[in-house]
Formats: sequence, structure tokens, C-alpha cells
Amino acid sequence: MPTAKSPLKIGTRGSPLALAQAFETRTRLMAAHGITEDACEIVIIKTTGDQVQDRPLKEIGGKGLFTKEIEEALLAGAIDIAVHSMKDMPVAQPEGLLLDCYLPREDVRDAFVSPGIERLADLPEGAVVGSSSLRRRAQLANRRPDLKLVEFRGNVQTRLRKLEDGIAAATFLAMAGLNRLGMASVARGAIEPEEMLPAVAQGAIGIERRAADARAEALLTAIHDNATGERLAAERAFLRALDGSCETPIAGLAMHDGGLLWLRGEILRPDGSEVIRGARRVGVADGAEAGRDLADELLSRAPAGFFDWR
Ligand SMILES: NCc1[nH]cc(CCC(=O)O)c1CC(=O)O
Repeated sequence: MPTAKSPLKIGTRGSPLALAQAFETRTRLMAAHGITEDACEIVIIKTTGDQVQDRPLKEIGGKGLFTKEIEEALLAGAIDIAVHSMKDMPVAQPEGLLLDCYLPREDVRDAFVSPGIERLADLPEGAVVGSSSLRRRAQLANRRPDLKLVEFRGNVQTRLRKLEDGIAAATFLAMAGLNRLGMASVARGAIEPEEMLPAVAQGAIGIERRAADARAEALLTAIHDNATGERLAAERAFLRALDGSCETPIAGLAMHDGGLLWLRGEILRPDGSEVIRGARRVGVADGAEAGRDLADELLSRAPAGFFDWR
């Protein structure tokens, strides 16, 4: 058990959303184990993704822009557990680390954010929308080739200011992040998965640890949400089989449905000119296999050159 003398060190990025997720993790650990706040110390770690604010992330390149420094701190023993947005996590972890604890998942949907327009469908012909997400950009270009897409980065406040300044008529954020920041009122509404399939693992928080750390394992087992684990096993296997990362226009969502796991996935050309969709319904324990199988199917249906952007 962590004590005030040897507290559990919880590593996190310093952004408001990352901190909210770290605090939620600490609260759950305290409730599950009857430990006090000073037995769980929050340690802020600056990552490459945090340092570069002026360029689209895909230009910086490389996987794990928000995770590399945190995983190094875990391996070095500077922290004991690391709290992550699973959406930003590479599909495989470095040797010696394990990522097998998930908190109950938040809203998986994307939010439609606009000062003047009620719904995505109400955007006028040729409207300017801001997003730096390859997935959202490709999905929007596919549904609404008339829209003009501009790059949009920065935290929620920065993006809202850009909207107020008239740089774009609308933007998109994860509902989960807005909910965790107590900012759900910023969203005009949530976009249903049928209209915009979310990113793999959107809305899920994962907690990583050293594989050999028995204390961390025992602490995390008590707060793990099994249903979220089953869904992410399917979604992440799908992404892994596509060799995807946050640099690729891929969407995937698994939901429990009538005792089964229902996995939907799609891959897009970055310019949105083509989308390939598929789905599987399998037993809850077979999600990973279904994810790989669905990825194989979509890849086999993709015409030559579909992945030229890789
Ligand atoms: N790529 C940034 C990122 N990573 C996780 C979230 C939101 C929270 C989540 O999906 O769990 C966001 C911001 C966004 O897409 O609005």
C-alpha cells in the first residue's frame, strides 16, 4: 500500500484535461483502497506534444508525441503509474510496461462546437470548419466536400477564441474531454457515431505501470473497468492490424449490444474521397480477433494506392 512516506507517484501531462484525468484516477484509488490524498502524489511531465503548439502534430511526426517522456519516467522509476487518454496511445507499449487498467468510459462521441450554428447538417454551403484531426477532416470532406477545412490546434480556450474571431464557423472536440473539464455547455450537441464514427479508444482513460510492479498492479486491479477493457481490446486490435496511429484517418467503435460486442470500423483516404466501412458482432471475449479480422477485410477491400499517404 502507498503511504505518506512512500507515496504512489501518478505521472501525467500538465494540460487541464490531463490533470482532470489524473485527479479522477487518484479519487478512484483513494475510494477503492481507503488511502489518503498525500499517499498519491501527482507528478506533471512535459511531453514533445505539449511543447510544440504552432504546428499540426502530423508534421512533427513520430508516434507517441504525448507519451514518450511519460513512459521514460515510468521505466526510470520517477513515477509509478501514468494516466493517459487512450486515444493518444500507440498500439503497443515499450518492453517492461503494461497498459491493462481502464476507467469506466466517458461519452465516446464528437461534439459539434459553433457560436452560430446548431448542428453539423446546418452548416451553410462552403462554410469554413477548423480541425487538425486527420480522421475528422477526412470524415467531413467525405460527407461535405463543399466545406473548407482549416488547421485548428491548441486547448479548448484557444479554439473557442478562434471561433469568436471568425476564423472558422465550427470546430469539433471530444465530448469526453468537455465533460471531464465541466465544459459540456461549449458543445451545441453530440454527433452520433452513425454520422461521425469516433477515434479508436475515444473517451477512455488508461493507466500504465511497470510490468513487474506488484504494488501498482494490486492498486490498479481494483479500479479497472472490465467492460471498457473488452471494448478497447477490439478497437485497439483493429487499429494495430491497420498499423494505425493518430497520423491515420481511421475510426473504430465497439459497443456492448445484447450480450455481444458490436465493432464498427472505417478507413478513409485523407482527402475524404473514399471511405471503407465494416462491422463485426462477436462474443465479448473475442473482440481482439474481431478487430484483426475487420482490419483484414477493410484492407482487402481497399483499392491499390488507398494507403499512399502512409
Ligand atoms: N488528441 C487530443 C485528445 N486526446 C483525447 C482527447 C479527448 C478525451 C478523450 O477522447 O478521451 C483529445 C481532445 C479532443 O479530441 O477533443
